[in-house]
Amino acid sequence: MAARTGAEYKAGLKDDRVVYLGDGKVDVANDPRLAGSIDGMAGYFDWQHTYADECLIPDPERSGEKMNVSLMLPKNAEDLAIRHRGLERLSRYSNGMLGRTPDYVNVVLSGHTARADIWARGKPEGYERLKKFHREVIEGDLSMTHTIVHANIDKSVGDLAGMNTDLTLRVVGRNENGIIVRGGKVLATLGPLADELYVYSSAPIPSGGEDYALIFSIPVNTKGVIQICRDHYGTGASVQDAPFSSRFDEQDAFVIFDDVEVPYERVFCEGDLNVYNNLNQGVSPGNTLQQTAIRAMVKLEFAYDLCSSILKVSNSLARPDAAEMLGEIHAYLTLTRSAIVAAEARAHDWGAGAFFPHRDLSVLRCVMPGWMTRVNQIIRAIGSHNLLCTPSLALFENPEIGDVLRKYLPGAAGMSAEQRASIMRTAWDFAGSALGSRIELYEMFYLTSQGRARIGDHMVAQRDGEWGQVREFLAKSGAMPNVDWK
Ligand SMILES: Cc1cc2nc3c(=O)[nH]c(=O)nc-3n(C[C@H](O)[C@H](O)[C@H](O)COP(=O)(O)OP(=O)(O)OC[C@H]3O[C@@H](n4cnc5c(N)ncnc54)[C@H](O)[C@@H]3O)c2cc1C
Repeated sequence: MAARTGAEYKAGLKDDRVVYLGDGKVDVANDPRLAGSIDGMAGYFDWQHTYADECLIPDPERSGEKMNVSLMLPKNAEDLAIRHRGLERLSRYSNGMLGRTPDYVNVVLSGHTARADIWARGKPEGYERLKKFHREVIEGDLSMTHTIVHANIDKSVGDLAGMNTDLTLRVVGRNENGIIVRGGKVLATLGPLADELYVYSSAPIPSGGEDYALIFSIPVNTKGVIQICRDHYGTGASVQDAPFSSRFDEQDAFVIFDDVEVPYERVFCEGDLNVYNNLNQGVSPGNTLQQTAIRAMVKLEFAYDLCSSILKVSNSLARPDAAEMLGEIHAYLTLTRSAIVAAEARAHDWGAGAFFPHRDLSVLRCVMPGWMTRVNQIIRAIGSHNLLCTPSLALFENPEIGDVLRKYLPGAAGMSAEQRASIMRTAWDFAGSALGSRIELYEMFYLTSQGRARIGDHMVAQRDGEWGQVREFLAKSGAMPNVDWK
C-alpha cells in the first residue's frame, strides 16, 4: 500500500480494539462521539495527498511508490530541508492543534532506525526486527502513537519501587511466540484512533531493572491491550462553530497491558540497558524535536494572527497594552523559528550517518510549555467577554433573530457580526473550550514537564563543563587570589 487516503485510514479502524469511554466499551469506528475526530484524522491523511509535493517522497525501496516524508532516514542537510518542508505542511493541517499526527512518532521511529550504532550495543536481532517494522510502517502508512511514561503513582520512591513496582510495565512470562508483558503506561494520545502503540524508553532504568527495559510495538487491537479514555472533548458541533473541537480531539487514553503477548518479531529491546538507556537521548533532542518545534512554530504563527484578528474586532490593534502582548507572542514565534534554523544549520552526523539537527533545539522543552500557557492567557485577556458573545453561525440564518444579531453584535471598523462571531468562536475553541484546555495541558507535559526538562539541561551543562567563567574572571582580574573551589 502507498501513502494512505483518509478513507483507507478509516477502514483500518474497524477491528476489535478494546477502548473504554464514558461508562462503557466503545466500537471506535462507529461510535458517534468519536466520528468528528476520526474524520479530522482522516482529513490529515487526505492532506498528505493534497500537498503531495511536500508531504510525500519517493520510497527508496519500492520504485514508483510514495511514502510520508516523516519516515525518511535523514542523511544530509538536503534531507533535513525536505523533511522540514513536509513537517511544516503537515502541521498546517490543524495549525499545530493536533499534537500527535502520525508524523510525530514516524520521526521518532525513523530516528531510532537511523541510530544503528546504538542498537549495535545490544542483541543484533533487535535491530533487524526494528528495521523490518520501520518498513512495515512505510508500506502500510500506519498511524502510530507512543506510550512511554511509566504509570508510577508514588513519587516519593522510584519508578521500580514500592507500589510502583506492580504498576510499571514489565515482562512476566514468555512462550514460543513472544514475551508476556503486564503493567500500565501514561498516556497514549491518539491511542484509540491509532493503528500501533510504540513503547520505548523515557527515563533510564538502573541495573537490576532489566525486566522493565522494553522497546516494542504492537497493533492497538492486540489481545490484552485496554485503553481507558478521558472524556471526549469533540463536541459534535459544526466546523464553523467549533473549528477545532469538531475535528481535532486526538483522544488520550491510559493504557493497560493485561498480560499481552508481544510477538518476538516485534520485540526490539528486552533487557539491554545499554540500548534502552541511550536510545532516546541519542535521538530525541535533535531529531524528534525537529518535528515538535516545527509544529510549535506553526501554532505560534497561528496564535499571533488569531490575536491580531481578536483585536481587529474591537479596533484595538494599536492599543499599547494589547500591542505589547502581541509583541510577546511574536517574540516566542521568532525565537522558535530561529532555534529551528540554528539547529538545522548546525546539524551533524549523530552516529551511523544519522543526520539530525543540533541538540540545542531541545532547549525549547524548557520554555515552550510556559509560552503556550501564556498565549492562552493572552487570548483570554484580549478577548474578554467577546469570547462569549458568540452566537452559533447557524443562528444568523434564523429569520427571527438574524438581523437583530447583525445589528447588536457587529465588529468594529466595518467587520460583520458573522466575522466577529467566527473569530471569537475560533479563539474560544483554541484557548477556552474543554479541548483548548486539554491542549494546553498537552503542551505542558507531552515532552515531560518543564521542570524536569530544566533540571535535565542543567545537569547536562554541568557535566559538559559549561562553567568556570567566574573563576577565570576573578583569577585574571586579580580580584581573588585563590579561586580553586569545586
Ligand atoms: C494531554 C497529555 C498527553 C500526553 N500524551 C502522552 C503520550 O501520548 N505518550 C506518553 O508516553 N506520555 C504522554 N503524556 C504523559 C506525559 O509524558 C507525562 O504526563 C509527563 O511526563 C509528566 O509526567 P509527571 O506527572 O510524572 O510529571 P512530573 O515531571 O513529575 O511533573 C509534575 C509537576 O512536578 C514538577 N516537578 C517535577 N519534578 C520536579 C522536581 N524535581 N522539582 C520540582 N518540581 C518538579 C513539574 O514541573 C510539574 O509541575 C501526556 C500527558 C498529557 C498531559
